[in-house]
This record gives sequence, structure tokens and C-alpha cells, in this order.
Amino acid sequence: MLFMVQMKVNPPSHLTKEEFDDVKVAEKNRALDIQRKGKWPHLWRVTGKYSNVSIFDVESNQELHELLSSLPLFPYMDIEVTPLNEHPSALKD
Ligand SMILES: O=C(O)C[C@H]1C=CC(=O)O1
Repeated sequence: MLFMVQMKVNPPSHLTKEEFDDVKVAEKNRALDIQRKGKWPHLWRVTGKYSNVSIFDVESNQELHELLSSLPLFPYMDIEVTPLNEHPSALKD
């Protein structure tokens, strides 16, 4: 199942810059781990914003929720999930 996921980061005011930098390092490591498992095939920065557009390839809504909530930045992001279906006019491989 493919999902478009849009994540907008809201840096917390209660963490110091150093504390938030540590969260971002942990986030990067977790994001790389999920990508290496093939579950997060696209990750794009939205130009000019602290947000991304991603494609996740997972088995279920539950798996997507578990992956997203495992991200260290999860408490500091607004996340929108859009389920995707194959388009009938899409060129096939
Ligand atoms: O920076 C972001 O867009 C938020 C998050 C998503 C992947 C990652 O490493 O951080």
C-alpha cells in the first residue's frame, strides 16, 4: 500500500538548540533505517519550508502508524496521510 505523507516540523521552544540537534540526529538515523528497509522510497524537502513530502510503501495503516510514531520528531510534527491508488492513465513499466 502506497501513502503520500506530508510532514511539517514545528521546532519545540522548550528544547535547547543542542537538545533539538540531538533529536534531529536520532531522526536522521531512524529515517535512514526505514528507507533501507524499502518502506520509505521517496523523501523530498519542500522548497523553502521545514517540511517534506514522502511516499511510504507499507503493508497496512497500522504499519504506517507504527513507522511514523517511531520517528523521534513525531511529537514535533504535523503529519497528513493520503492513501494512493494506481491511476488508470499511468504508463506501466
Ligand atoms: O526534516 C524533516 O523533513 C523531518 C523528518 C523527516 C525525515 C527526517 O530525517 O526528518
